[in-house]
Amino acid sequence: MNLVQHYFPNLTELQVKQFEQLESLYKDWNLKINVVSRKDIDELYLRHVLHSLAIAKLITFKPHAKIMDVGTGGGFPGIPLAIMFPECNFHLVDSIAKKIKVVDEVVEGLGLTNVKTSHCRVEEINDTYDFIVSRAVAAMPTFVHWIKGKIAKKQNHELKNGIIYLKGGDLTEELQDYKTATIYNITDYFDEDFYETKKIVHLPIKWKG
Ligand SMILES: C[S@@+](CC[C@H](N)C(=O)[O-])C[C@H]1O[C@@H](n2cnc3c(N)ncnc32)[C@H](O)[C@@H]1O
Repeated sequence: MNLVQHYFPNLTELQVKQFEQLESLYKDWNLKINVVSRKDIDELYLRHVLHSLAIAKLITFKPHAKIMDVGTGGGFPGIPLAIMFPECNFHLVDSIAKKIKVVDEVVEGLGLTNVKTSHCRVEEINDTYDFIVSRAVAAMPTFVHWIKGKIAKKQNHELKNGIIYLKGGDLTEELQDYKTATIYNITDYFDEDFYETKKIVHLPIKWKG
């Protein structure tokens, strides 16, 4: 938790409390339904919470922004971002029921009112969002296909509406067809070795209507 406060020193009391609560909520729920690997649960803040919050270093979502987290699993990056941006609306989607069950329990435990969840494949979602965030779900071509038509036309942020994806390693081949993609190194935000190969990919998606 100190890690989060170190990189985000201006959190409100409520946010500090909610970030602290994550540890016990995930530890408890993970015993019942395994959504975070054993190794990762001991490093929850480094590997999941702060990693998710790298997106908050790239962009400050404005109040009322609509953000979908595709393939949220146990709630990453969606839940840390929903704590960080309480005035934004988050839609967390996963095709596996037990994962959404854990997300629902964590959302309730934290008292978050800005998160809705859906147990379905993202292809079934029929709505539009300023940004679609994700981590570790699908390669970019598949992902872009899935979210077609789901990015809002109206731009409210300096960063163009589109996909914000947490990825690792060498992305040259995967992104070769996406000339408008920008890659940000998470090491520019956080010093820990864990982030050495970790990136954020921003891909603006143009609305074709
Ligand atoms: C490797 S996990 C990543 C979970 C989380 N994003 C994280 O980084 O901890 C991938 C998740 O994507 C979900 N998923 C895969 N394809 C999906 C689809 N088409 N629609 C919704 N969820 C999907 C899976 O059920 C799984 O929970």
